[in-house]
Amino acid sequence: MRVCVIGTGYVGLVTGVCLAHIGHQVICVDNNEEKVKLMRAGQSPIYEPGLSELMVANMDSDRLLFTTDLGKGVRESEILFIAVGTPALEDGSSDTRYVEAVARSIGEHLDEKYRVIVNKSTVPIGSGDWVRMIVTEGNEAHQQQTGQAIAVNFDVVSNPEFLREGSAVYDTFNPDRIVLGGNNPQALALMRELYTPLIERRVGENPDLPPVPVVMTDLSSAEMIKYAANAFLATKISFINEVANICDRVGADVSQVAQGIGLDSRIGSKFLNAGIGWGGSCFPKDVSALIHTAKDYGYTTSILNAVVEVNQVQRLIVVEKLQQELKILKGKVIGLLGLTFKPDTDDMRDAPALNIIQQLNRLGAKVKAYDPIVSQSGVSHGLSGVQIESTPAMLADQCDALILVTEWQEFLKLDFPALASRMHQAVIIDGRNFLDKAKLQQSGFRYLGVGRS
Ligand SMILES: NC(=O)C1=CN([C@@H]2O[C@H](COP(=O)(O)OP(=O)(O)OC[C@H]3O[C@@H](n4cnc5c(N)ncnc54)[C@H](O)[C@@H]3O)[C@@H](O)[C@H]2O)C=CC1
Ligand SMILES: O=C(O)[C@H]1O[C@H](OP(=O)(O)OP(=O)(O)OC[C@H]2O[C@@H](n3ccc(=O)[nH]c3=O)[C@H](O)[C@@H]2O)[C@H](O)[C@@H](O)[C@@H]1O
Repeated sequence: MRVCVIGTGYVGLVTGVCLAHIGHQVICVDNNEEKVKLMRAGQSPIYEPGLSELMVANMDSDRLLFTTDLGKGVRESEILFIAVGTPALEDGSSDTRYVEAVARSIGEHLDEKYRVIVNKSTVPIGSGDWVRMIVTEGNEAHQQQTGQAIAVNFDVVSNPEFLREGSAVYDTFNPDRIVLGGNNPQALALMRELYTPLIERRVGENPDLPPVPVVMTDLSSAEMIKYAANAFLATKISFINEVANICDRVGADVSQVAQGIGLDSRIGSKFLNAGIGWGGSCFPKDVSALIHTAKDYGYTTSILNAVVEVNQVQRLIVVEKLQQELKILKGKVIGLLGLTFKPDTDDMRDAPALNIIQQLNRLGAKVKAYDPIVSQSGVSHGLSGVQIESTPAMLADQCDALILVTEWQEFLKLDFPALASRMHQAVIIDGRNFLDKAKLQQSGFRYLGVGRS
């Protein structure tokens, strides 16, 4: 099938590359010329394991091309994905201006051929009908300008995305479910056909499993599924963090508690890692957007408000622990192991590290950091108040304490005795309960985790 994906970020690029890989003809459109130039040269503008190789292979097979020309993408495709960003506005609501701009441009380029316009971006409930309206407006404006009368024929489908950064390619090929929301069976049937190789597990790593469940809903329910899924996962993390804070006080170990409750199949063991809380480009903005939507309808989201509040406190829990340990932070040198909001990504959007750096600076500490991706990239990522070091050893030099912020696998293999010997004081706060406490203690570190002290 002929597909156009508009927006080549974490979602759009992965979607475009993976759809090409399962045999579709894909045009990826982005209005950022630099990005398009980079992708045409076979380079991925984002760090995502396995993505570059897959991208180049599908470009070489002529199934994937990149352009800034949205008109070309619309004219030459039957399915048009909108995959642009929907960041949070000041008031917590979703900024849909990029979706609006794309929907209007699609409208300007539509002809009589039938198209399915797919909302892949996470958009507020009700956006399906709104996109239909904007596309129609764009088309009418174009008709007025050109004097041409075109009978456009399209449907809008909501197809929320559930991939995680750092395992985006794996998640796309091995989805837990595919959600398709829409009013017209013809559009939903086309979408199901598009995803057939994934549904039948022809490309995933578990070919023997039953087909991937496809959840067919109305537009609003599909949009709500996306918000409810992210809000539930954020709730699960805030819940275990609250339990961790109680564990700290009563002397229990949250890792053992998580194991004990996670084995109950009604609870499940995933997303029970306590630490410095959730961040990234989606949980914070999506939980805020859902709270905002509820507010628009006069409803107060007591649970979700608490989920956010717990997370705000949790981000700074490592600084509190440092204060208890070192007493005064003014004039101290603190080293952060990791900066990104999770491992295997270069994404710094709403990373807890940003709050930790700010708070440490406010308390008069000097902050250094080493991150496997950020340290190598040479890009500032908008960071300030932190000195980026190029090796863990350089990070440890003269430090009064280390804080593990991101659980990169390579941190498990660090030479901790060597690091301890370079530090003023060998204190480590494990913000992700990731390191081997006994090994750290043997290496001469005073070790403090979250909920397992
Ligand atoms: N990042 C993630 O892991 C996930 C994101 N989502 C949702 O997917 C959507 C996209 O998110 P990301 O991929 O992270 O965003 P992103 O910010 O990484 O990428 C958006 C891309 O859209 C391009 N763009 C903006 N306006 C455009 C226009 N008028 N024409 C063409 N291209 C345009 C930008 O240049 C950029 O390359 C958001 O709604 C997000 O909530 C959903 C699931 C996972
Ligand atoms: O809508 C989105 O953008 C995506 O948001 C999350 O994916 P992502 O943000 O990439 O990463 P996660 O692995 O979910 O982690 C999110 C945050 O929660 C934190 N986390 C996660 C799990 C856990 O047990 N504890 C915990 O603190 C991570 O450190 C990270 O800061 C969801 O997992 C995806 O399903 C969804 O598509």
